[in-house]
Amino acid sequence: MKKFIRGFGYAFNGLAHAAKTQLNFRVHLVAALVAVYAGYALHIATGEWLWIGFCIALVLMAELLNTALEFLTNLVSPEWNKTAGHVKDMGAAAVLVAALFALLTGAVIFVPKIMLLIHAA
Ligand SMILES: Nc1ncnc2c1ncn2[C@@H]1O[C@H](COP(=O)(O)OP(=O)(O)OP(=O)(O)O)[C@@H](O)[C@H]1O
Repeated sequence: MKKFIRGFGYAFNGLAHAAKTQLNFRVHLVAALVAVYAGYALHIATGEWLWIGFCIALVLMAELLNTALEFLTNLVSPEWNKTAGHVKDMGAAAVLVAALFALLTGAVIFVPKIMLLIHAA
């Protein structure tokens, strides 16, 4: 049980380290807070909350894994290396795919509601 709880500590250390050292991770956290605030303000439905939650988790997971991959690559290959470059580029591509999907989902959920508000004003 102690080992299980200690595991949470390590995970929170990872989160804290990413938040402290990675500007991109902080940007994604702010975007997540904006999405949650917009969800409350625009009274989105339960199913829409699930999509927003899924997108937030997907983007943060992609960013954390990309950061871990960057750290590991820098450790294993501090010198310029073609494969190391490909590894980092693919990690960045994973974040891009997740962020584009989140952007599309946010647009599908929020744009019609914002349009309605604009037309009602
Ligand atoms: N050791 C390396 N060998 C070859 N190419 C590399 C190497 N390190 C970085 N690159 C290239 O430079 C790009 C940017 O790498 P960098 O480590 O600066 O990542 P970043 O996304 O700018 O991360 P951060 O700014 O968070 O450290 C990589 O995507 C890769 O194309």
